[in-house]
Amino acid sequence: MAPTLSTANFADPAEVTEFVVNKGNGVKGLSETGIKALPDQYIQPFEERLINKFVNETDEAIPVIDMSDPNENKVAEAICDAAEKWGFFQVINHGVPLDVLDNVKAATHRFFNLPVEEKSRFTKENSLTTNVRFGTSFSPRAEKALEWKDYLSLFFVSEAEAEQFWPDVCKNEALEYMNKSKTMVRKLLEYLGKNLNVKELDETKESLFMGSIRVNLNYYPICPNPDLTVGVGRHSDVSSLTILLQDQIGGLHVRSLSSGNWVHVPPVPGSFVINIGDAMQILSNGRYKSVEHRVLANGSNNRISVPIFVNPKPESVIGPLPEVIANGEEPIYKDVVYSDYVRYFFKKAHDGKKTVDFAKI
Ligand SMILES: COc1cc(/C=C/C(=O)SCCNC(=O)CCNC(=O)[C@H](O)C(C)(C)COP(=O)(O)OP(=O)(O)OC[C@H]2O[C@@H](n3cnc4c(N)ncnc43)[C@H](O)[C@@H]2OP(=O)(O)O)ccc1O
Ligand SMILES: O=C(O)CCC(=O)C(=O)O
Ligand SMILES: [Fe+2]
Repeated sequence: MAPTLSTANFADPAEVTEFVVNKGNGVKGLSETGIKALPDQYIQPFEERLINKFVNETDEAIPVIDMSDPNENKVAEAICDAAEKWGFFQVINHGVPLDVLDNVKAATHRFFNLPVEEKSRFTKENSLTTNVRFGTSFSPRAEKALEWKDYLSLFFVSEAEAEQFWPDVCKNEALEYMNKSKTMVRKLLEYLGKNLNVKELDETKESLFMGSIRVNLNYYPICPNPDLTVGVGRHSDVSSLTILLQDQIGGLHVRSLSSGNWVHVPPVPGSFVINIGDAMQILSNGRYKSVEHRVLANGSNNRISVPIFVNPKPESVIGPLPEVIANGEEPIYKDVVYSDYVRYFFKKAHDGKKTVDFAKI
């Protein structure tokens, strides 16, 4: 049975860490004890809290692009333009069946509603594979302040491996979601590639842009003092592209490249939020932007999101594409092994756009 306020002393930081991180209760477990005040280690420094005056709710918005528009050139142009100016956009009529999205959202709730003993089978310490990991915050050992989020991270190796190791309550839905999204992902990559003079998404390019896939299930439970903490702190993704399914609650904010304001990404039913990741920024020599984003904690609703991180293969060497620098453009990034880049990302707390410095010349 989950401890209540009378059995656990959540004023003691060590007990909170033990309960949330080590025992696998996560922040969902903490939230469900009915805790009334945010434990100290979740209090973010003042400058990391998203205070309303920095948030532009009115005249700036990331583009919403209808992928079913018969004028394909117009769609491709809108996508490439958004990738350069925003690093973020939403797509509607993308061809992924809506029941696949509903099913993976239901599966996400099913996983997080499992008893702690079940979820704990997938913690770093207990998981039978490093490809399946249930955790909390981002990188608890590296963080001065923790983040109000639990996650299940599923790195795809093969259908057989997933069948054997992914949790039963969500594996079919997560696989279906990943597989049914691939046609849209290829289309997006084709459009983005053409604009970089990449003639076709052949086997080599496909492996470079989408050689590995990770699906995360994110759970942001109700938070007692949402203004003092964050769901996810400022970061950019290390993927080539991220395809994000969010529910109707909202809370994702993106840093506008033109104004520096934080702009809310309003939930649009049936849509995906797409963002450029660091790998694509590096491959495009900075033409496409991997942009800072963050998630607010919520005082009255639980929220879920399901990102698909489309990545190079871990062993791929990434650097500015030959097609991009063929015209004499100076490379601003060096070649790096992608898994070294990702390890560097996971080794430290979220720190906005700093990860990409790892690859700067
Ligand atoms: C969790 O909150 C998040 C997550 C994110 C994620 C944003 C992304 O863009 S994810 C896409 C990343 N790309 C890939 O995963 C594809 C390439 N993968 C690889 O190269 C490898 O799988 C690897 C990630 C480098 C892991 O290799 P492995 O040899 O198995 O190394 P490990 O020892 O298992 O891990 C090294 C180190 O990283 C931490 N870590 C690994 N996986 C995860 C994960 N899924 N989530 C969180 N942390 C992870 C792990 O803890 C290890 O550190 P230790 O200190 O524990 O040893 C964005 C925002 C978020 O809030
Ligand atoms: O939950 C969200 O809306 C975004 C999560 C995110 O940025 C991530 O998992 O990398
Ligand atoms: Fe992200």
